[in-house]
Amino acid sequence: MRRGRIIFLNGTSSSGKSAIAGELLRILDGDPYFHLAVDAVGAMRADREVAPERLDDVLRRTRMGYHRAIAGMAAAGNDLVVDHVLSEPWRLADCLEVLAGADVFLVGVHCPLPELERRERARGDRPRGLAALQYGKVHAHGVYDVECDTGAASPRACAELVKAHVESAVARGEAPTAFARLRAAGHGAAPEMTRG
Ligand SMILES: Nc1ncnc2c1ncn2[C@@H]1O[C@H](COP(=O)(O)OP(=O)(O)OP(=O)(O)O)[C@@H](O)[C@H]1O
Repeated sequence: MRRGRIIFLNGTSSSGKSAIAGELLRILDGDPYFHLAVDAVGAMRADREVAPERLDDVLRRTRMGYHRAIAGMAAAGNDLVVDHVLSEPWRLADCLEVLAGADVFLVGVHCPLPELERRERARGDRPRGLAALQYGKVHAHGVYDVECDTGAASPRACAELVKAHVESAVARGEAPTAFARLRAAGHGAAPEMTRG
């Protein structure tokens, strides 16, 4: 069975990942892609209070489950756009391990902080300051297959850029390289990073 292709969008909250994913699903050719968002998996959890001492564990298992859901969907041959926030090193390390062997195009979704804060205020459905908290962390690994700046380009323009990159790599028979470069640079999982 063919493995599905994964277009992996990484950026802070309000950077425009969902908007780009929506455009990608409209414009990508071939069999229909799925948009698998970390928020969508979080929203499946029962809506009830979690004891403070349990919260880290519950959130970590949610994200580990999300990474494995990505791997499972791709292993069954589905092409995916995934929408994640790599704000802790273990999240990237776990993805590098769980998605070994998959074709992952890692996309950096950038946006200047003042514009992120403006969007956060305008949308009102995210905690104030969330994007600022994530800002210095999500791109710390610094390696991508393709990058876009949503402060300067529309979701459609960013999606067109990503599509062009993926299609030209596929046409040349070239696999994406960012995940391989990150593994080579030592960003893969240390045993204690995936525990729990
Ligand atoms: N390129 C853009 N230019 C201007 N506004 C944008 C752009 N992309 C997204 N926005 C706006 O920014 C807000 C956040 O966008 P979106 O929901 O796509 O971000 P996100 O990265 O998925 O956020 P989160 O991780 O919090 O779900 C929305 O109101 C959206 O309309």
